[in-house]
This record gives sequence, structure tokens and C-alpha cells, in this order.
Amino acid sequence: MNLSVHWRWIIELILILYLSFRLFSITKGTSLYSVLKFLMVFFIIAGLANFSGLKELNFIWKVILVAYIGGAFIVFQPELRRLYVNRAYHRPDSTSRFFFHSEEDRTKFIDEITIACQTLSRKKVGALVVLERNNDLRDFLQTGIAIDAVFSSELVYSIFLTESPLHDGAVIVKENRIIAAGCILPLAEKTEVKKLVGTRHRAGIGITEQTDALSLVVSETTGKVSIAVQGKMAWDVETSTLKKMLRILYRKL
Ligand SMILES: Nc1ncnc2c1ncn2[C@@H]1O[C@H](COP(=O)(O)OP(=O)(O)OP(=O)(O)O)[C@@H](O)[C@H]1O
Repeated sequence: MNLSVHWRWIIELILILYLSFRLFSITKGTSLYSVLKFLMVFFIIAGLANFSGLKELNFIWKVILVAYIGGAFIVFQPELRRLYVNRAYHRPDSTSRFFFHSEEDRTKFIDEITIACQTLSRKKVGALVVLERNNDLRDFLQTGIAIDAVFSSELVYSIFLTESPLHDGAVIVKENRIIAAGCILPLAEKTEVKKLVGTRHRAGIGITEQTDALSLVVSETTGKVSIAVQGKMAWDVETSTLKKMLRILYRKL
């Protein structure tokens, strides 16, 4: 009898640790991460209160915990929705490694976007281009203007010219089509990023923290080209490096 209770405890503990680990890794880099860390402390204190038989403390912690979870659900509704949509409906599809008609089309697109970055960089035209991979970016498309045109360096260049009404915000690309421009992206939350860079770069990193997209940023101030993936940015990349990185990264996972 005692032994089975013992095993149940161990299994429960392993399950809790596994679920916590999954939750922490899914939310890493988002504002939900710090909420979860705070909740973890609550759980540990509640568990200790329960274990030591302190009924009043146990009750108080439970009330605070319920209020906190309720509040977090309201405050973080957009983030939770995005996590749910991206995880539930956009699982990696192993059958479609290439999402272009052919590898040749993919190479052609990578050449074209590299030329676009070179031109924007040379003329110091600030730009932010997001490349969709597995995760659906429709939440962000809705913040901009729908376009749906074949990607070309000339088109991207003209979108980001300051005279263009669409130059503010990001261009979103799916395969070799520009599907929207003027899109507003989430800003990176990490304090070290906040301190170091302006909003264009923060938005470029922010979208890669919340989705598996790639983002390319051309700085208006320096003309430098940077590429971000999974919340990390490779700064000031040369054209040949950019091309190599895109060849590796711009494919379905
Ligand atoms: N949330 C956002 N989503 C998409 N684009 C944004 C967002 N916030 C700002 N931007 C873009 O960033 C531009 C301002 O960039 P800012 O100069 O602040 O950033 P930066 O990182 O220093 O870039 P740069 O080196 O080009 O100056 C805006 O004009 C707008 O186009």
C-alpha cells in the first residue's frame, strides 16, 4: 500500500517536472516565461504548506494562486492564443521540406532577396522583411496591408523608400510572394536587446521569439544587414554569409 503511494508520488513528480520543462521551453523568451517562473514559486510554497499541514497558509496561497492564474489568462490572452494557434495547428510537416515548387525556385528567391538586401544596404534604406516558415503569421498580416505579389528586389526597395506609404513596419513573405507590408510585429522583450537596439531591430528579433519565422533587418542608420532566428540576431552579415544562412534556414522544419 505504502509502496504504491510512494510510486504515485514519484510518477506525479516526474510528470510535473516534464510539463514544467515543456512549458518553460515553449514560452522561453516571451513575457509568459516570467509569469511561469513566478507561478513555480507559488506552487513550491503551496506544496510546502500542504506538506507541513499549515492549513491557513495553504488556503491563503490557493486563493492568491487562483487570482493570479485568472489575471494572467486575461492579461496574456493574445500571447496564449498565439502559442495555441502556432503549436496546435502548425506542427512541422516532415513531408514538405521544400515549400517552393522546386529547389531551383528556392535558390532563385534566395538570390533575389540577397540582391534586395544589398541594394537597401547600399542606399541605407531601412527595411524589415519576415520570412514565414512553419508557423502561420496571419495574426501579424492583419496588422498591415495585404499585397500578394511575386517577390522582387525592385518591389521591396520601392516599399521601403521613405516616400512609400507602406515603408513603416514589416514586409511578410511566404515562399516567393510578398503577402503583406506595413505589418506591426511584437517587440523583443529581453532587457539587453531593449538597451542595445532601436525598434526596427527589436521587432525583427521579437517575431522570431514568438514564431519560427526568419527576419532580415537593414539598418537605416548604418546600412548593415542582420538576420534573426529563434530570438537571436546575427549582426552585420556579409552577402555571402547571408546567402549561406538563407540556404540552410529558409525551408520548412
Ligand atoms: N513593432 C514594429 N513592427 C514593425 N516595424 C516596426 C515596429 N516598430 C518600429 N518599426 C519600424 O522601425 C522603424 C523605426 O526604427 P528605429 O530607428 O527606431 O529602429 P532601429 O532598430 O534603430 O533601426 P535603424 O538602424 O534602421 O534606425 C519604424 O519606422 C518602423 O518602420
